[in-house]
Amino acid sequence: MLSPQFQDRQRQYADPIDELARLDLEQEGRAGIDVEGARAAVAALLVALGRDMSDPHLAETPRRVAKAFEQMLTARPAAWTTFPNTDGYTDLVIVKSIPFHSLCQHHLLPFRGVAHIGYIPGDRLIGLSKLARGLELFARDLQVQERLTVQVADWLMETLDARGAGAVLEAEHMCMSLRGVEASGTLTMTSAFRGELSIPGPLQDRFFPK
Ligand SMILES: Nc1nc2c(ncn2[C@@H]2O[C@H](COP(=O)(O)OP(=O)(O)OP(=O)(O)O)[C@@H](O)[C@H]2O)c(=O)[nH]1
Ligand SMILES: [Zn+2]
Repeated sequence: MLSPQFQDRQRQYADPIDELARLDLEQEGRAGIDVEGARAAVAALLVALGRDMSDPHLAETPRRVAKAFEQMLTARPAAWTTFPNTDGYTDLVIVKSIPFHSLCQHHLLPFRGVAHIGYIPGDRLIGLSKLARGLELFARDLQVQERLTVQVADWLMETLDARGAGAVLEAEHMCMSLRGVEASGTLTMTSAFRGELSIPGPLQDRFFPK
């Protein structure tokens, strides 16, 4: 049974939607985001930053920025296809080097990198692409990397009733690269392991880049 937190996000995105529904979604704005409100706020921000709003290059910038945030905060709809584990596969399945990006909750700047996500199946296997889509489900949000990592591992355990699940994320935070400490090129690594993967050892080691 999915926890309410996951049910909410899955309800929003899980059902494959037809083209008509997709168009409605585009017109109405996504995931409860007030695009017009965001546009006005960006315009106010530019004024506060001393910008000349009569510059033709800035005329449409508030709308573009609002749409960009809407896109960065909205996961694409997905179907969570699973298969019966009829071949009795009992080892780890890991999809490595899945690219992702998210937005830092503290500075609203991107952090981006790769994730290594895997599980030990029970009765069901999940479509491999769904590991990347599951990551996107939580990454398209205002996030901290630790929470994102935990959410992915918990989601996999709950969605699949897996025997074990793990997520390792390595990412560069623009708020550390482009401002503040300006430590460009640093990678933050986070990991979350659940179930039979909870104990440190060779199975966990297979998630980490060599
Ligand atoms: N734990 C954690 N911290 C993050 C994440 N993203 C950004 N931060 C940090 O959040 C902290 C916010 O610290 P503050 O001192 O309130 O903000 P700040 O004055 O902008 O800090 P500096 O970045 O050090 O200039 C910074 O240390 C960031 O590096 C994240 O995903 N996880
Ligand atoms: Zn930040």
